[in-house]
Amino acid sequence: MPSEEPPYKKKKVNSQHSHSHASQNGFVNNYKLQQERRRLPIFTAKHKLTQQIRSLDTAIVIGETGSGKTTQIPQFLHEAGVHRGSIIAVTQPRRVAAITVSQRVAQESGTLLGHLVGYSVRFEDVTSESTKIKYMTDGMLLRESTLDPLMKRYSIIVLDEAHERTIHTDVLFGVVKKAQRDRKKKGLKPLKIIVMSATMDVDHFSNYFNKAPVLYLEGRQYPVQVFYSTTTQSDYVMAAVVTLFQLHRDHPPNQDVLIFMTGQEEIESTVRCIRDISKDMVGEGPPLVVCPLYAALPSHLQLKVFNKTPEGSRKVIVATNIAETSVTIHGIKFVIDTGVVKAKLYNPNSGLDLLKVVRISKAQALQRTGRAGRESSGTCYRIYTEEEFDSFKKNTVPEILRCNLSSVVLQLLALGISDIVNFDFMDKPSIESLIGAVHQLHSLGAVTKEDCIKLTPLGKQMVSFPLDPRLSKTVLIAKDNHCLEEILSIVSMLSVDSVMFTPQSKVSFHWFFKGSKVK
Ligand SMILES: Nc1ncnc2c1ncn2[C@@H]1O[C@H](COP(=O)(O)OP(=O)(O)OP(=O)(O)O)[C@@H](O)[C@H]1O
Repeated sequence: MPSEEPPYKKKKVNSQHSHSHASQNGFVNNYKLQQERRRLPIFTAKHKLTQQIRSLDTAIVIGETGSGKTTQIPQFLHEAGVHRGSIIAVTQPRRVAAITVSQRVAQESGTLLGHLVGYSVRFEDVTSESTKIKYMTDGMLLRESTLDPLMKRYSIIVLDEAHERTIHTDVLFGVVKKAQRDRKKKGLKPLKIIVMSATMDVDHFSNYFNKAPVLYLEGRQYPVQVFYSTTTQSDYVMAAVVTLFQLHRDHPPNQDVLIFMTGQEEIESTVRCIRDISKDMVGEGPPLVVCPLYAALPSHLQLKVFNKTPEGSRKVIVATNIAETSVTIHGIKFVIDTGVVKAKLYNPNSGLDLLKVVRISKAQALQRTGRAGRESSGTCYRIYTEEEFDSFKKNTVPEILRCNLSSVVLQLLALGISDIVNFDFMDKPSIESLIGAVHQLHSLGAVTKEDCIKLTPLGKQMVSFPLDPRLSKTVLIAKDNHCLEEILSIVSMLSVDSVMFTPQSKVSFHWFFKGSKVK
C-alpha cells in the first residue's frame, strides 16, 4: 500500500507569529517590500486579474519573466478570498525554487515561513495548520495525489513554469484535470487550475485545458540587453570564462554574474579555473566570490548562493539549469548563457535513461536571460550566434517523450488509472514506449496483466519509493536476501549524480583571492 505518511520530515514551525514581535526594523523592511511589490508590472493588473481568475475554472497566465506571477498571484488570490479558506498549491519543477520563493512570499506577507506561507519538498515540509499558500515541487504534489486523487485539501492549484514539461508536470496536468472533473461530477468544492509561464505554447496549453482563456500580463520590470557571440564557439566553457573576466575588469563590484553550464563536473572544473585565473589578476577588478550551484550540492550550500554578496566584491555563480526558472538571485546583473543543457534521453536498446548534453530551446534561453534584470536592468551574453539561436527548437521537448516511462505507469496505476494508453496526456508518448514500460513492470512483478493491468502488493509497495522501479524492487527484496545495508548504499549512489563535492571549509580561503592573503 502507498504509505499514509508523506515521505518527508516535518520541520518544526515556530509558533510565534512575526506580527506579534514586529520590531521597528521589521516594519521598515516590510514597508520596503510592499513598495517593491507595488512596482511590479503585475500590480497594476491586480484587481482585473483577480476578478478574471475568480470567474474561471481554469486559466492560462502568461507574462514576462520577473513580472511577478509566481510571488504575487497566490497572494492576490489569498487576499481576495478566492481560495475560500482552503490551500493554494503552487508547484515548481525544482526544490530550490519552491524554498526560495516561499521564503520571499512569507517575508512579503509579513509572516514567518511555515505559517501563512510554507513549502513542501522531498524530505522537508515547512507548513502548518495555518498554511494557505503552499509552494511545492511538482513531484510532491504528484505523490500526495496518490493518497488523495481528488486533491481535496486544495481549492486552487497553480502549475507554475509549465513550459518546463518535466515528467512530473506532464502527469500532473492529467491528474489535476481529472481531479477537477471528478470533483465537479461528485458535487464537491470546485478546483481551480492556473497554468503559468513566461514562455509556453499557449494554444497547445489552452486546447488541452478545455480551451481555457489565456490571460496576458503586460510589461517587464527591468530591461535586459542581449548580446550574441559573433562566431560559433567550439569551447563554450573557455568562451564563458573569457567573457566573465572581460566583464569583471570593466564593471564595478556587487554586479554579480550567473553562468549556465551543464553539470556538476563541468561546473566544479569551471569554478576551479575561475579561481586559478583570478589569482593572477590581483588588482584587476574586485575580489571574486565563486560559487557552484547544482542539484547534488547539499541544500544548505545551494541556498548560500542566495545570500547577499559581501560589499566591494563580485559573486560569480556557476549553475546548472536549476537556476533557470522562478529563482531570483540577489545581485545578478549579468547572465552568461552557454546555450547547452544536460537532458535525459531514453535508450530503447538498453532500457535505460542517459544524460546527454544538448542545445537548449528558445524558451529556456529566454528564461536564462530573465535571471538578469530582476532588481535592476541587466545584460545577457549568449555564447552562441544569433543564427544558432534561430535554429534552436521553440519549446523544450517534453521529458515524457524522451524518458523511460515505468515510473509514470506505476504512478498512474497507483492513482487507479488502469487504462494507461488512453490517459489524457498533453503529448501522448508512443504506444510502444507505454507498452514497454508495462512489460518492464510486469517482469519486476509490480503488475498483473490478466483482465486489466493492476498493481500487485509488491507494486503497491514500490509506489511509495521516489525511485526508479528497478531500484525500489531491489531495495524491497534486499532484506530477504540479507544484503539490505549494502543495497541501500548502492541504490543511494545510483540515485544521485555524484556524491563528490568540495566542502566549503576547504574552499573558503580561495574566495577572497584579492585584497586578502591566499596561502
Ligand atoms: N527572493 C527574492 N529576493 C528579491 N527579490 C525577489 C525575490 N523573489 C522575487 N523577487 C522580486 O520579485 C520579482 C517577481 O518575481 P516572480 O518570481 O514573482 O516573477 P515571475 O513573473 O514569476 O518570473 P519567472 O517567470 O521568471 O519566474 C522579481 O523580478 C524580483 O524583483
